Amino acid sequence: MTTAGPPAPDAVPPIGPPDASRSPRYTGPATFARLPRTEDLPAGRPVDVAVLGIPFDTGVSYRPGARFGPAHVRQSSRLLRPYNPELDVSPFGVLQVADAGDLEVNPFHIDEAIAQIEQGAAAVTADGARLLSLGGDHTIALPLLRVAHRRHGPLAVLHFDAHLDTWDTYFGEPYTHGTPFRRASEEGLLDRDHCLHVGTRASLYGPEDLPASADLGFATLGCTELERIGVDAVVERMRARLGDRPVYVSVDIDVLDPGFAPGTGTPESGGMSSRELLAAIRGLAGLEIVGADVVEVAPAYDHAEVTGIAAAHVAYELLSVLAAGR
Ligand SMILES: N=C(N)NCCCC(=O)O
Ligand SMILES: [Zn+2]
Ligand SMILES: [Zn+2]
Repeated sequence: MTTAGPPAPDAVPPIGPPDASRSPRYTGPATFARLPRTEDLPAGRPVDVAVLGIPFDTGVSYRPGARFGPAHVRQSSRLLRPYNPELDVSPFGVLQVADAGDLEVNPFHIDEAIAQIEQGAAAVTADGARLLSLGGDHTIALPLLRVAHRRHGPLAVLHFDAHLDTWDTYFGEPYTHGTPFRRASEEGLLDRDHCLHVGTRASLYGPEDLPASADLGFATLGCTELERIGVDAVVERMRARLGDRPVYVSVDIDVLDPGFAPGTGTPESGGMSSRELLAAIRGLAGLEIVGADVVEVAPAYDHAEVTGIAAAHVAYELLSVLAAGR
């Protein structure tokens, strides 16, 4: 954050979205939640949280299309209102949130794209802004974790996903959307006693996948267990695992059941409801969240913005949790 503690009484209030009772929501540029673009803020105005699009999907193993995720989530975010009653917070009134646009990354060369994402994310956060990134496939988590680690040290990663994403290689390739958290663990970016997968389910390659993921630092709270214990107990387990560490939250939208999020590249049956996911995220209020992403929205498989709206609400809850921590 660029500013610490509650805003001083004479502090300049953040610039939020236009008043939707005067400016119809379906007008104007599709920035996230109709927020200002970073370049449209008054010169020198610090940004607390930058919403950054990362349209990259060259790392996918199945259906492509997540490169169109950022534009879709922005379009699906027009109906968000300024006040979040569940957390009693107005995220755009407490924090200066702004849309930093899209990074331009090489769609033909994964290694170069990862380097470009790392540089781009570092530039956007250079003045202390935190990042809420909109993917893009899950490959992008690796460079984002590198950037967060450089500033905050080893990270407690909270990973909402149907998949482990701790596999080793695909076709011999180490940088894919199924491998970012193995690479992050190998690179020493993770606090291995404090990472957690939530929402895991579906078929694996073999019985060794789960213990291998545990060796890399991840406890697992899968959908079967989640159904058994309920979301309040899930929140307790999450908070116990994350502790007081710097937390990075990575939300693969396929953690939701395909009924709640059909627009994604590797859908798996038996997932979380959007109500459960939003409640779980709200349960993070008070933790030290240093960065977050929402990935794997692939609009070509979406209907009526169902997935886009779910992702926009996930992003809004993440911003609300950041704001509630102020
Ligand atoms: N990160 C996502 N969404 N999916 C990873 C699935 C990798 C696989 O095909 O095994
Ligand atoms: Zn996934
Ligand atoms: Zn994933």
